[in-house]
Amino acid sequence: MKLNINGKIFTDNTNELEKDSIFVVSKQNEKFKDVAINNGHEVINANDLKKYLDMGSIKIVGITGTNGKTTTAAAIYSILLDLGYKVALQGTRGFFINGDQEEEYSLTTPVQLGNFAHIQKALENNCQFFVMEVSSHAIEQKRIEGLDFAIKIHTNITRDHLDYHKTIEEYINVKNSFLNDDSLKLINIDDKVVKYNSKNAFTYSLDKPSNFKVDAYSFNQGMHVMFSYAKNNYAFSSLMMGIFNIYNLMASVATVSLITNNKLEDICKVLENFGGVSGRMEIINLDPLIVVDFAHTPDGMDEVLKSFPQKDIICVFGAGGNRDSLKRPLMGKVVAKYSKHIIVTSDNPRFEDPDLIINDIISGIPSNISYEIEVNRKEAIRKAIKLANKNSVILVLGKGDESTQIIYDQKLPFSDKSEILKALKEIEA
Ligand SMILES: CC(=O)N[C@H]1[C@@H](OP(=O)(O)OP(=O)(O)OC[C@H]2O[C@@H](n3ccc(=O)[nH]c3=O)[C@H](O)[C@@H]2O)O[C@H](CO)[C@@H](O)[C@@H]1O[C@H](C)C(=O)N[C@@H](C)C(=O)N[C@H](CCC(=O)O)C(=O)O
Ligand SMILES: Nc1ncnc2c1ncn2[C@@H]1O[C@H](COP(=O)(O)OP(=O)(O)OP(=O)(O)O)[C@@H](O)[C@H]1O
Ligand SMILES: N[C@H](CCC[C@H](N)C(=O)O)C(=O)O
Ligand SMILES: [Mg+2]
Repeated sequence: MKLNINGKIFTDNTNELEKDSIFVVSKQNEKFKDVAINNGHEVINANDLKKYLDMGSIKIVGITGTNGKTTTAAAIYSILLDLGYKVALQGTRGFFINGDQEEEYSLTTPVQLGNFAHIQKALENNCQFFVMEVSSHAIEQKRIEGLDFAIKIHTNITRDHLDYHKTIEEYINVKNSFLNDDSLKLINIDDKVVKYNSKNAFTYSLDKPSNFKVDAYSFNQGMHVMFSYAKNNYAFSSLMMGIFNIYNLMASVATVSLITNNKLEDICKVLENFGGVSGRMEIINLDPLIVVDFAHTPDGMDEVLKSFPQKDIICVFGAGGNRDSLKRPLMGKVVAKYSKHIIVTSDNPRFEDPDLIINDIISGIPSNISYEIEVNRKEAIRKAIKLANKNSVILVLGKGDESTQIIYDQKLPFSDKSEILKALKEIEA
């Protein structure tokens, strides 16, 4: 891609080199560096970009972890906006500045030049904060090279993207490598595998002792949370559900407290305006209760499935093609643990055979547990709604607020929410 900084053209692709443009070498393109040199172009690395782009005093907030990045980032963005700051947000749902969506989703964490292009846009809009999700791919591919983080937040490390990182140990090492410097950081100390440099580290938790310690919580029309920090007690409420969201919201409150001079009481107050992220524990219908959620890892699914203990769960889910295939039986196993009825369907098959993806999933469902297979996601949603009764909750998992279904290299329009609403209309008609 190309980036124009004060008239100088930077690119990370030799195919885009033009007169006087500067080649920004990265881990992904260093194999093409000589092409740039042999054509007389200056070659720099992402760290050098700061000599051309004055980053001013913008504070970059980085959130990494297997799950919770988008939710926590969105909560921090919401709190900072409501406290009157100018803020940019970059992540799985796209690029946003001061409440407006600037770009659709491309990568959860863009490549180096993509990050600098967004920071440049944020600076042009006088943003004081740049909140960004940091994916494991981004850490491994050094896409965040050149960025100085004002704070680094860790949500949790379980398993994802093992198709890319190959082993859980490597995945954990990659995630932990983001936390090994002496930056200000906020760590979920309840996480079993996190390793971090304790210099400038603050912690948050529900169970173990920590700086931001959740002492009590209750769920009644949303959540009510009591926590302590520096020997003082505080409280926040939210309409969001799920114990995992207590972690996300505690992390967001603690982060804003650590990077601003705002009082914790004021931060907790404005948090109540945050209604959550579309496609994450999003209630689509009340009777029957139908919830759409983005959970697509065994741990994320476990967190959602255990949030409805009083309900008979009808779970509709699949697994992405060309992603970690070893998680698929674990997904089947965790759904079987909590659900009264299971409909295994397609997610984004990409270049894989949807039936074979489904076979991988059902191989983890214990033989004594009944399930249904419906490869067509639209039909699977309809079947679930026809099965539902007052005690049911239909959980449609894995795609969240995605607006397409990826089949081969085609992104076909598809949204769980609109399919649910269409099915409800047809069935009620
Ligand atoms: C699997 C993966 O991460 N692939 C990334 C990787 O692809 P690649 O190495 O094949 O890229 P490439 O096409 O060979 O190009 C590599 C570099 O060489 C340069 N190049 C290329 C050809 C040439 O002749 N000259 C040249 O200079 C390119 O401009 C580029 O800078 O490097 C590319 C450029 O840096 C990324 O765009 C690409 O992300 C692809 C599009 C992707 O889909 N990645 C997904 C898996 C991803 O990153 N997902 C994460 C996590 C999602 C989540 O959990 O939320 C994300 O952050 O979105
Ligand atoms: N703190 C958490 N711990 C475990 N599961 C969570 C947590 N927060 C959210 N989840 C579950 O994981 C799903 C994904 O949440 P979210 O989109 O915030 O994570 P993410 O880290 O951005 O994911 P991705 O890397 O796929 O973009 C949610 O829909 C929910 O089911
Ligand atoms: N429904 C998506 C969720 C994963 C999205 C993102 N985490 C990625 O890995 O690209 C899939 O499994 O295809
Ligand atoms: Mg995300």
